[in-house]
Amino acid sequence: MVKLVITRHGESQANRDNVYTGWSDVKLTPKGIEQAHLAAGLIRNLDIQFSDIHTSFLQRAITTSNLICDEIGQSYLPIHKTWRLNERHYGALRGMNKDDSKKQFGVEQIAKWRRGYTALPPQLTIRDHERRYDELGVKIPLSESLEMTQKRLLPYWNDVIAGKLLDGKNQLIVAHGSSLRALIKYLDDIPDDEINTVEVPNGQPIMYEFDEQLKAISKIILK
Ligand SMILES: O=C(O)[C@@H](CO)OP(=O)(O)O
Repeated sequence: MVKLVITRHGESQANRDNVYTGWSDVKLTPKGIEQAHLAAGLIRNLDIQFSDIHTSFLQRAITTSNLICDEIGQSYLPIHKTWRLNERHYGALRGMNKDDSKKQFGVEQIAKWRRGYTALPPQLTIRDHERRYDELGVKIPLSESLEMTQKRLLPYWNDVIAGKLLDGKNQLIVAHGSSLRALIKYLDDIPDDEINTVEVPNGQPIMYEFDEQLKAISKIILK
């Protein structure tokens, strides 16, 4: 049976400092590197031969991917990088302390922005530009809901990853808390009003097994 393993990057500097990150390109902390090693150990124990690794344009996920593919002894694998797996863009919340944001906007509003499906965090007033996105003609979002994140992620799933799985090739995705929540919502068919209960901790891999129609037949959270 074909397998997909998905994992969130290890703790980033912004996770450590409890600030909103989104598309900000921050490094892993020493604890985050340790978590990446632990995730790699869990994945290595599965003894899966992968064909591809997919990650985002952000270094916390890329560094985690590099560590994992090295430690599972599959450094030769192609690591495909795509902006479509980037974390959800947190708009004007970016860089703000998460506890301070609760004081400013209220716990309920923050819960909707952080874990709701359609709630759109406050937008930036000026669009950022960065070479890595400009070169591809990709407009950096002013802010993204989970729904918007899912909408820009799914074409990559459908056009790239799904086909490889259908060909029987095991795949590994290293991405972010909310980009993975968007994918899990799709794979597990989670209703809009229940996705707020799904959390994806740093460096905790999840393994899916699919049948020939790409229907998920098992899901194991690796510990
Ligand atoms: O800041 C972010 O980009 C994300 C993930 O770290 O935040 P949240 O804690 O709301 O998932």
